[in-house]
Amino acid sequence: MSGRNQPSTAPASARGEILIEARGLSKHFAKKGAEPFTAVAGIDFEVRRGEVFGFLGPNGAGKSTTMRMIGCVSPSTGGSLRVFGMDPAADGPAIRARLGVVPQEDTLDTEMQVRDNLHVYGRYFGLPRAVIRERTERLLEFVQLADRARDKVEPLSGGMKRRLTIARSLINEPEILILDEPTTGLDPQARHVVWDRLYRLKQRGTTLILTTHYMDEAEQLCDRLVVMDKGRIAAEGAPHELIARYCTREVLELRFPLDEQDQSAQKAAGIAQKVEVLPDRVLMYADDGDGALQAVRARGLEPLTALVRRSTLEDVFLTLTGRTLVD
Ligand SMILES: Nc1ncnc2c1ncn2[C@@H]1O[C@H](COP(=O)(O)OP(=O)(O)OP(=O)(O)O)[C@@H](O)[C@H]1O
Repeated sequence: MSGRNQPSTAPASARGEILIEARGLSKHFAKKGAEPFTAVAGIDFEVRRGEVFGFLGPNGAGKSTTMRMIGCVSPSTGGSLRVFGMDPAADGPAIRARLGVVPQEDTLDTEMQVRDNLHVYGRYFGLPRAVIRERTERLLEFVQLADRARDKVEPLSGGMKRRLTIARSLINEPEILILDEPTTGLDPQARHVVWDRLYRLKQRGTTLILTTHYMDEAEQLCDRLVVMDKGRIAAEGAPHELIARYCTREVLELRFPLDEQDQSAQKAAGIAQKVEVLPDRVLMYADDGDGALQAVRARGLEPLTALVRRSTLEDVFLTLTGRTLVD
């Protein structure tokens, strides 16, 4: 039996059944009088039951387009995609019934009461009224909006609206929850509350697929992720694996007077495994950041500020693409 050959350290999600499988998946948009624009350029990935799978990348990388293909709202134009073993082109309604979707833009009915937004969604899925009522109560409790159930949506804060959208997406008890940039535009505290709810869902074993350009979000929540750039997958793995594969253990961040940056970086050549000169700072990739800083100073360089930190997914992205993730 193949299952016996699995390494014992593999997380449960790594052994789960494949729920989504993409092979050479592409999306081209026709452009009048021009070559078609390729938003997704032949990507391969799979998502297993119970895992939190992330698409990390900058604006325009093709993350939302991929989500929309999985959500059966935008047909692929090349390659193959199976969701629950079914084809989105032929089995859209059957797939959608088992998915929950939190789109990038809130699509709540702001004139309605909070709970009615869930009721309408429940009816869309053909659920009995008693089931809708029971789930609405439970879900509003879960997203900490029970006390706002009878309020109109409009005056709610951005974070509350996002949580309501998450509650709404769960009304059909989906097997997979798709979240397109669930925390974009929220202030840090509101982001934290949303993360916390997503983390609860993860603990309950809900399969989550999310896109984000926040590396800390991806690092904390995702079991596995792909780094997307310009419609392609640049790397795939668990966050810690990607960091270990593409980066040194630590990064030394140095700030010099801006007109001395390039010259200072040149003087520091050879100290670190790799040096990146950004518009406002110099990054030196070294397993021992403090040692690198000592070596920098030994060469007579005096940075305005120096910070040693561990490598992050942001560094992975920079290493892979030569660009920063969030400008
Ligand atoms: N309907 C469309 N017609 C033409 N081009 C499109 C369409 N939808 C998306 N694109 C283009 O495809 C590319 C990928 O867009 P997509 O929204 O998937 O990126 P993203 O990674 O989700 O970025 P963002 O964080 O901005 O949502 C972009 O250049 C975008 O302008």
